[in-house]
Amino acid sequence: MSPSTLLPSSGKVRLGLAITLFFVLLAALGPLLTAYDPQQSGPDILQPPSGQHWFGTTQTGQDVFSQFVHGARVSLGVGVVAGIVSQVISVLVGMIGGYFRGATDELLYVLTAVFLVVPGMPLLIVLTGYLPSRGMVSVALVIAITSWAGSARVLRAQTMSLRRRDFVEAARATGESRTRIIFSEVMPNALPLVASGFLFSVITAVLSEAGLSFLGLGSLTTTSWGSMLYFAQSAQAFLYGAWWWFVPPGLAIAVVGAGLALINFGIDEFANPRLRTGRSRRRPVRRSGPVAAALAAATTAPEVREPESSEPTDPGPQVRPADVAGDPVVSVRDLVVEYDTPDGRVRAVDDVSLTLHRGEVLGLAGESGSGKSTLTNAVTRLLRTPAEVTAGSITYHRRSRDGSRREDVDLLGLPDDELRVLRWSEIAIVFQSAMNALNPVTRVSAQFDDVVRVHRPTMPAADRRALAVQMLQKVGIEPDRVDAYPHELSGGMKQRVAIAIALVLEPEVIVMDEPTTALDLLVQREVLDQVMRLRDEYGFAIVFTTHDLALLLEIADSIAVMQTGRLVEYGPALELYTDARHPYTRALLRSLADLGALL
Ligand SMILES: Nc1ncnc2c1ncn2[C@@H]1O[C@H](COP(=O)(O)OP(=O)(O)OP(=O)(O)O)[C@@H](O)[C@H]1O
Repeated sequence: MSPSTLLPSSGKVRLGLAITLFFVLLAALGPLLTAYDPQQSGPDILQPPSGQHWFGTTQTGQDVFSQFVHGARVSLGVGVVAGIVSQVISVLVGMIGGYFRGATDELLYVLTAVFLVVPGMPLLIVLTGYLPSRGMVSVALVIAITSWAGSARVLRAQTMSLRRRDFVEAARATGESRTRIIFSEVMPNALPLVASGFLFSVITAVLSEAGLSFLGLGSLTTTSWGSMLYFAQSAQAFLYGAWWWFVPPGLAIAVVGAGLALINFGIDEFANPRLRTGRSRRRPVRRSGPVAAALAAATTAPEVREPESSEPTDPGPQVRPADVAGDPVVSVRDLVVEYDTPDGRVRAVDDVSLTLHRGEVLGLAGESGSGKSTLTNAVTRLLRTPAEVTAGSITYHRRSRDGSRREDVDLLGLPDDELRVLRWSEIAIVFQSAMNALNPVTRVSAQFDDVVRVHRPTMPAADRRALAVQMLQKVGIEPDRVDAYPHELSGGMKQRVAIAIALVLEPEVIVMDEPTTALDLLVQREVLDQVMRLRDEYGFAIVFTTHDLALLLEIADSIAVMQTGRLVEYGPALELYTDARHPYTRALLRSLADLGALL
């Protein structure tokens, strides 16, 4: 990368960086340019700027330039120390509260609110008044303690939004610890806010230090820009016309503040597009692949007599026996999931029974809100409050690799530690859109690592990397992409990476929630072909959720159609296509035929 590409394109930001760099250099090197001690009095009293005293002298003959450059060190030092401490407090309070929620959040929220409502400057004055010693570090700490709350509030809101994103769900599902999720998944995505909060804290601290010193509450034995202003004001420099005494520190405070604010503009411009959650989901897709053609050759599109709304009666669930070879791997029995909402209980999954067999592709279709995600989230145990499983069971039929040992695992009753082990190594997940499911700020290799480290803690780093490369190759991605960031990959590639990560521990079951909806038709086709090839190679079963019934007719062995939480039709895909029995399924098929999606 050439240096020019590292420079921000915005003129405002460049100016901000130049100003900040200038003052940092001034603080670092300025004292080397002057032979005068900033505190040392001299015979030249209240002299205007000259070759000898570049910024003139004070009432006691001290060199103003020397005070200015030494003061820069102190003022900026206080700013940076206070900024760091304040941001550490903000990050801890904001992110822990925003991620953990519950009582911890309430406590931290009240604490933040208290610091927000108490006016900052009076609190600062009171606290400084009680300091045993007024060294600059103590002043910086007091400034930090009074200035963290605003930033903590913003970080809490951001964390609450990030914790719902798919890549955080994915990290939870893979078994990463909560601390790790906060600091390696959520925090890197909130870094622009942390950086901008830091700069804001530095500005506040520089101004607060100046304010405190100007009021005589700072460390008056240390030269800072604030103490220069204090002494200039007490010596009535303004009345004497000694502008050179108060203009440099006053101007410097204003210019440093402006410089940091300009950099903050840049952070906003850089961060906001990246923090957006990606493209809109749910593009309508028309398909006419080989299986659809084969189906079309076998029969014409079914004759649908009436649209669903005018069907007089609901015949109830239409269930036909499965037509697959493998033995059951997941059984859902009489499952009921409800959401407790302010308007009453919503029954999102209503008495559903399904059986997924080894190696089977089970398609879950139905309109938006029909309960598909609630059902799959129940299987993967990713339901969150206010969702509650009120009846039924979900059993995972575990089988050792050689088939010699078998065990039924009650998924709903599984303790958290066992669930963490089972999830991903036996039941993995490909989330709705890889745009969201991959952490945008970590490399592909690290995202593989996150999964493998949890489940294979003893595997050496080199082997983990080799495994990541191997899995990428399996999904048709060049090995050198292992170090890419998600934004360097196309949508199809990202989805392949998500699939490769789901496959890395060779699970028995993969739950795919609309894995290809955001992809265009050709890419979708390639990704699906790849998934089917991998299914043949590894023999895992798939639960494939989509609105797209035509797509399911192509790839699924069995299809379950859901409507308002109920399973209305369930059986082998071909039978469902040729002989749909429920009016809702027939309406769906007819709408596909009308669109020409079924040949
Ligand atoms: N957090 C929630 N609080 C209350 N009700 C919810 C919540 N999440 C889902 N629901 C309700 O549960 C029902 C099923 O929703 P679900 O998301 O499972 O459907 P879906 O078929 O997966 O929809 P989509 O295809 O849009 O994802 C809907 O009526 C929905 O309004």
